[in-house]
Order: sequence, then C-alpha cells, then structure tokens
Amino acid sequence: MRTSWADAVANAESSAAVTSASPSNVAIGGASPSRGGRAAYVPPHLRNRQQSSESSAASSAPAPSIADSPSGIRKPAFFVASDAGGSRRSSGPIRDSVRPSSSGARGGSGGWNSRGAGWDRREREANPFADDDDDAAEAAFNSQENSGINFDAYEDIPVETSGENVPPPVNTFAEIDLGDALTENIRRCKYVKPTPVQRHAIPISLAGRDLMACAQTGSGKTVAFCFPIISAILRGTPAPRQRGSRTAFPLALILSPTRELSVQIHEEARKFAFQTGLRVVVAYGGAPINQQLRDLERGVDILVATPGRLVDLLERARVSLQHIRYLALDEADRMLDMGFEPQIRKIVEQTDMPPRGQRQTMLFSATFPKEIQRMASDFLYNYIFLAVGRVGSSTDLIVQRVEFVLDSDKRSYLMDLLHAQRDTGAHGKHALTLVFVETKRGADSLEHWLCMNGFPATTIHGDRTQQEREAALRSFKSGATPILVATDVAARGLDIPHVAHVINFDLPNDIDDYVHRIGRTGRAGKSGLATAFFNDSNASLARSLSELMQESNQEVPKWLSQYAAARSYGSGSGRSRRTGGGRFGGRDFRRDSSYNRGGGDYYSGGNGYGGGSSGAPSGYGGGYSGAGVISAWD
Ligand SMILES: Nc1ncnc2c1ncn2[C@@H]1O[C@H](COP(=O)(O)OP(=O)(O)OP(=O)(O)O)[C@@H](O)[C@H]1O
Repeated sequence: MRTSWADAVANAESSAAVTSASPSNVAIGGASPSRGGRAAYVPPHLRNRQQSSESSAASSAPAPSIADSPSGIRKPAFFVASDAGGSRRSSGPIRDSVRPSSSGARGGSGGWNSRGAGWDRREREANPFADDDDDAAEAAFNSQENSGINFDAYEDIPVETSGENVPPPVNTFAEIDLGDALTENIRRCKYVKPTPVQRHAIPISLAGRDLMACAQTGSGKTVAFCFPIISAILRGTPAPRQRGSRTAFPLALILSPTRELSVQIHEEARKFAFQTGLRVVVAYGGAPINQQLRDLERGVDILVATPGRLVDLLERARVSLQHIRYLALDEADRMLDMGFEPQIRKIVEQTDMPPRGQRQTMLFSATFPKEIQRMASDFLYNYIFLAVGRVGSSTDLIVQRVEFVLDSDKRSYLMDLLHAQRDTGAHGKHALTLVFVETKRGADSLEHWLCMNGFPATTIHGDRTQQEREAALRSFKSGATPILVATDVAARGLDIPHVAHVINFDLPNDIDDYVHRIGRTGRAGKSGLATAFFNDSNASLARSLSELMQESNQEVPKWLSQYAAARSYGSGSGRSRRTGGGRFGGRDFRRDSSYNRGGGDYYSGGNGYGGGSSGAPSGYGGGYSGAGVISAWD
C-alpha cells in the first residue's frame, strides 16, 4: 500500500524547498538532498519510490507552529525561606507571607503554631519555586512562561455540566477567595487566569460538591483539584491532635496511577501550598519506604500516593484515612479500570475513610468511558459531571498524522523522522521527542538501536528500577537525551515542557490510551505534533482513530477511512466505548435512557435525559432537556 509519508518523502527527493517546521516539511527535510552539504538520508525501503498523487496532499497538511514550544522554566519571583522563628531571607522585598487571609485561612508559620499535626514546626520549608534547571536552559525558555499561554486556544471550547444546582463558573482567580497564601503562590506560578476546567471545577469543588470532571490533556486539571483542596483545608477546622502516634492522619488524599505522576503532582501541590503551613507528602512504590515513613511521621495534610504503596502503608498502620475530608483521583478512569479497581475499592470502601457524603470526592481525567463512570458513581455523592472540550480532548492544538508503516519498516521510518527533525531544526533546538512502544523489551531494543545510530535516547518502562526511571525522566526533561522511548507508563499525566513530537511507534489498542499519549504534547495552549505508525495489526483502532481525528479537525488519510469503513461494515460495531459520540471526552452516563429507567433521581427535573428532546443549544451531539443540566459554549 502506498503511504502519504512514503510518497511525501519520495516527492521530496525532487523538491528543493525545505523551509520551516510543518509536518510536510518534516517529510521533505527527511529526504532532502540539500542538507547542509551532507548526503541526503533516504531510508532503504523508500529508495527508488515513485511520486504519487497523495504526496501533494501530504505536503499540504496543516503546519504545526511548534516554535512556540511549551512553557518551561518558572523563575521564582523572589526567594523567601522562613522558619517558625519568622526569620526570612529574601533577595527582593521582604513580604508578609503569613498574613491570615480574609477568609480566615491559616497562612504560613503563623498557622503552623496553631495546628496540632505534630511535626517539627521549625523545619525549614524548601522553596519549591527554586528552579532545578540550569541557567542556559532558563535563558532559552523564559520567554515561554505561563503568562504567555495562548488562552485564545480555549476560547471556543464547549463546556457541559450536569447535576443539581451547579455553581456558576468564574472568569478570574480573583473572583474566588482562595486565601492570601494560595493567591500569592498563583502569582508566583505566573498563572494569569484560570483555564476552562479550572473556571468551572474550582467553584464546584469550593462549594463542597462531589465532581466527575473530564477535560482535555494539558488543560490544567491538577490545579483544578489542588486549589480547592488547599483552600478548603486552610479554611477548615484544624485536624485533631494525634500525640505520640506513629500513624499519619492526612486530611486529603490524591491518588494517581503512576509513580512519576504522583511525584509530579506532589511537586505541583507543594508549590501551591508553599508557606501555607500545609504539609504535602508523597508515597509511591519502588522508592525506599523508610524515607517516606519519616516524611509521614513529620505530619501530613495532603498525601499524594500510588494505590499499591498506600495499601502497604495502611496495612502497616502507618497511615489512617479516618480524617480524610477530600479525596481526588487523577486519571480516574485508569484508576478504576481493571488494573486498579480492587485496590481503589479497598482504600475507599474497606478502610476507615469516611463514606461518600461525609468526604468530598473529585475525579478527573481527559477520558471517561461510560462503564467506568458507572463504577465511579459508587464513590460519589450527588455529584456534578463536568465535560470540557471535544471528544478525546486531543484538542486542535495537536496536529495528528497517521502513516501506514509495516512493522518491518518502522525503524527506518522513525530514523527518517528523526533525521528530518534534526536537519531542519524542526520544533526548535530544545524540542523533545517521545516515542511510545508496546513492550518493555521493545523499548529497550529501540533505545539501544537509536543510540547506536547517533540519536541519544533513554527509556522508561516497568522493568526499570525506579531510580533508573527517574534518572531517565530527568535526562529527557533536561534535553540531555532528547528522545524518550516509553511504554504506557509515561502515557498519562506527565507534564514535560518542550515535548514537541509524540510518535506512536506502536499504536495502543485503546483509543483512550492514544488520546493520553498524544496529550504529552500540545499542552497548556501550546501546539504539538503527533505521528502514528499504523498497519493491519491496528485495524481494530481504525474507526475510533478516524472519528477522533475528524472531531479534532485533522486530515484523515483516505486509506484510514477505508479501514474504518471496512471495520464498521465487518463488525457492525457501535460507536467507540468511551464517548458514545458527541463532542466531549466523556458524557454524563446518567443521561443514558437505561440509567434513567429507574427514576432518574439525580435530577430535579428527572425527565428527558437521553430521550431526544432538546432544550440545549445546538452542537452538543445529544440533545436533552431538564433541570440540572447546563450546556454552554464558553
Ligand atoms: N491557569 C493556568 N495558567 C497557566 N498555566 C497553567 C494554568 N493551569 C495549569 N497550567 C499549566 O498547564 C500545564 C498542564 O497542566 P496539567 O498537568 O495540570 O494538565 P492536565 O489537564 O492534568 O493534563 P493531563 O490530562 O495530561 O494529565 C502545566 O504546566 C501547568 O503548570
């Protein structure tokens, strides 16, 4: 079968024009004879190929403007280190970082002295805003600060909420009283205004409501659950004292599916909680438990954990969940799928954690299959469902390309792409490439092969020690090894600045996994490029992939549409499991007619869901009416 990529490359051999970083130019650059005097690289399987009519289509594909690479290094606005004695060092003006907020929030060390969590309050709080990255990298990226995020990219994002008495969204952080300390940290983070999911989710959570939120990858969901948790703890009554106990009693628990994601959430939460007096602790497997136990003994307000390590800590009675007021599940659909569900049920239903209704529960993901929603509703009380963004939440910001590549040609194609990127300088000097493969062995082998071929690469997968995984991630983030070969362990949640290109060397079996993988680029309003290698073995993905691409305004190759059509015809299968169609990464399963047959008691209106009568604005792909449901284009 002739492929657009192959043809584009063949075409490029006769083309002199190699310009900027568009996908087409990537293709062209890959085979250009004029590459700074070097011999043109043409992969063996493409030599002597004929130009085809498809090549022009390929080379006229929309160009991703990846020059505006993702924001990276946040420079601390100033440095303040404080201890309980109140001593402060500052390179800038000395500020009163411990002012109590108007809402009565406990701020900084003043708050510490009035609290009874039992850790050493004279401990010096490390400044989480201090940058690890070197000055050169900072100089290269400091034009990409968060204040420069292209919020226009989110302007026409559809937002849909359902549930009773949904609190209205806000437009600015100032409209919400988050307390002085948190507000100061927002300023330090250079967040100018909330992203759409934050505009909606923060008021809902601050109103004490349970929430199931589905929003695009890279759209700021971490903030959406961290801010309300921190703010609510600061406002709430202090935790009861646990004198002399070696057991930690966190007030909030944030669960995530991977160790690296837990580490990342912990780092973020520490920034937001800086000088609030709250302690954020992380516990995850693969790392020495003793250090984590010591951290826990010093007190914990917010515990970020992977389920396995948490179960271990619960069994050792080193953590008790009886004071949990806030429970957040990041990547909630993953946490509740077959792999994690038993552990989550154990943690949530079979420990001393207060039951739903007595704690506040927040579930977040970019994807929410209906069967997982159904299961998740066991953990929620009278919740609000929030959907932000288009199906799969891949956003139009990510240019998606699919190439037909036989397994035997994949390495050659990959080499081609990488040469093209390197030679054209596509995506900028510091651009990173993330390559997803199916197996751990495949990851090691590809990494080795890339290194042998002059492309510094590293790898992350489940067979590597945690130390190796963390070292690999550091090396990738710093640009020392600008190619990371990964299994799905790196697919969810990781927020790595400057990932300009995600390559699905092996496509996943599930379209949701594809959505999360490509979501490692094109984050926070920046653009990105995702290339997938497709062949017969991926036929089962053809339909959902082609639907997803269409819905994200991507050019779908003709051959992929044919695969999709053949699949639909052959299988007679319905729509993809995750969405049921429509424009969102997930829709409230409570609107299904099957759910409402029992009485529909989630809605005060109690009628019309899934029934087809439409009181909602057009464009929502479903149409329903009834109280408690709000649909709006924001
Ligand atoms: N209001 C804001 N203004 C500017 N930048 C923001 C804002 N909120 C979050 N960000 C930045 O956006 C990036 C993506 O955020 P985050 O990792 O929370 O996305 P996410 O929605 O959880 O993505 P994923 O679905 O992949 O887990 C982060 O670098 C974060 O610092």
